[in-house]
Amino acid sequence: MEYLLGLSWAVFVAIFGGLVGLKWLLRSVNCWVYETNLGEKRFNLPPGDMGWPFIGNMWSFLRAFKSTNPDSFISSFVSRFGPIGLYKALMFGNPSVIVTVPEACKRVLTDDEYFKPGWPRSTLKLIGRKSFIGSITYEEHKRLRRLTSAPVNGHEALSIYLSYIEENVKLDLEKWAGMGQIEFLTELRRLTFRIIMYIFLSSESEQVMEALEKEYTTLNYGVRAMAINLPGFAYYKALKARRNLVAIFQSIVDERRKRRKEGQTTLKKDMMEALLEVQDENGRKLDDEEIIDVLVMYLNAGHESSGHITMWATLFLQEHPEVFQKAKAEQEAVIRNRPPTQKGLTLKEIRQMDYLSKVIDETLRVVTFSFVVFREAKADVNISGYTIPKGWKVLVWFRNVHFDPEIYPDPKKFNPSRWDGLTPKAGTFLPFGAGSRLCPGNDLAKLEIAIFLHYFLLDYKLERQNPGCGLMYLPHQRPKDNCLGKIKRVSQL
Ligand code: HEM
Repeated sequence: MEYLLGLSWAVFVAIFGGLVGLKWLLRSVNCWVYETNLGEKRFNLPPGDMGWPFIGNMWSFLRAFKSTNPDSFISSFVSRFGPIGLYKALMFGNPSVIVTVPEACKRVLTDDEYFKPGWPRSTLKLIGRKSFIGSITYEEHKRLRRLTSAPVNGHEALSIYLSYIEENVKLDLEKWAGMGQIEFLTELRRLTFRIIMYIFLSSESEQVMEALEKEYTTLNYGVRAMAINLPGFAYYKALKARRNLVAIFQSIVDERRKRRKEGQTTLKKDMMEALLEVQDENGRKLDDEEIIDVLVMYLNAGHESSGHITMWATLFLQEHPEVFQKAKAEQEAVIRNRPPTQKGLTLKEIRQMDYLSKVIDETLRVVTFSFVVFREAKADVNISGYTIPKGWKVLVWFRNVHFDPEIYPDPKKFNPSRWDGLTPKAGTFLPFGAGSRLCPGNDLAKLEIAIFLHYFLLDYKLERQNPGCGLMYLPHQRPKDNCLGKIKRVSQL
């Protein structure tokens, strides 16, 4: 009997030992594959863990971001390797360094000599290789960026769109108030999409717009999913959505080229016209693929983010009655202080909305719409004493910076007053990124959000169907029910 017990104990120990050994072996595979060819440099990599063969750390990333605590992904690095702020990992199929602290984030974002865009190949296939995040040269990016950001930045440009945005906000709020139950987020995305369509393509029919917006929703679900190109998977559907988007934009480009050939110059000077006209120093114009990829990227970046942040700002206001009251009082004062003949908002009034701009900044911080951006090291580079090898990806993890309790005490709390007298240090507030890739739509986004909140605060309320509804974090943070509820006019309550 004793012999049998001893034997089964030995078998148990052998199996257990075998499993531990196998785990160690499997967890070491990626280090051998990606680190041994680095020679001496491998001893100077940041600490971290390269995860399982093939999938790397994607399983833990997706598990965390599909749970109620997405931040557990980075916390597991911090608890295992210390609060260093640089961790090696294998993400989206690439050896990578995740950067989570302000100083290092700022360095990566602003150092164009050592870093270039490094988005996963699967993302490039969706957004377009000729878009800003694709394979265009540094100079080409600079040129196209100058051309496309001028119409959405600065006083003069934005004042052209103010009344269009205002009209659409007012009409939509009125319409929603008569609609009963709506998906608030879906409606906001339609609104912000209409605005960016107006800027880029003058206008298209409501039907075309709705079809395009639907394709974008599918596209975005694929952006941060596993790149599995098989029927039923999000990435497969997203690729199909991209093909549909390209086909729609191609027909718009064809139509515009035809009209220009026929000498029809009555069209409004929108961004599409600017893209058709622009030439480089050698007189070369953009081809269809270049124009379409820039459009796919801009129309996507230009509506998803503003739609989501507008929804979150509205929700936070609703959930914090004292903040709501203070913000509403500020908007009432705007109306009180204007000449009685004035119709509608002015840019000057919007700039003076001090408290509302804190509400917006706090929303941008708490939500961090773009929780990570991707770069690639152009050469071996040293940051904080660690080497990031040439060709490795760098994941700049904004979300962690915005939740750092040393910078933002009680970081998960929505508290617009924390911005009283606070000028954030470089690298500590990055909702729009930084450096040469800083979001060119930041002024436009803040304008849209402020106009919406102005009219909402003055006369509306949101009644959610499921106030305790859980959240999704991929591709972007949102309530699972897309914020189902009713918009009600306060004067009619
Ligand atoms: C609240 C709204 C928005 C947020 C939070 C946001 C966030 C960001 C961030 C973080 C980046 C930097 C990406 C990187 O470093 O790689 C970015 C880039 C970009 N954004 Fe926005 N964005 C918003 C609104 C807009 C709007 C309204 C537009 C369109 C007018 C826009 C167009 C772009 C474009 C084209 C880029 C790429 C810039 C480049 O690579 O040079 N964004 N955005």
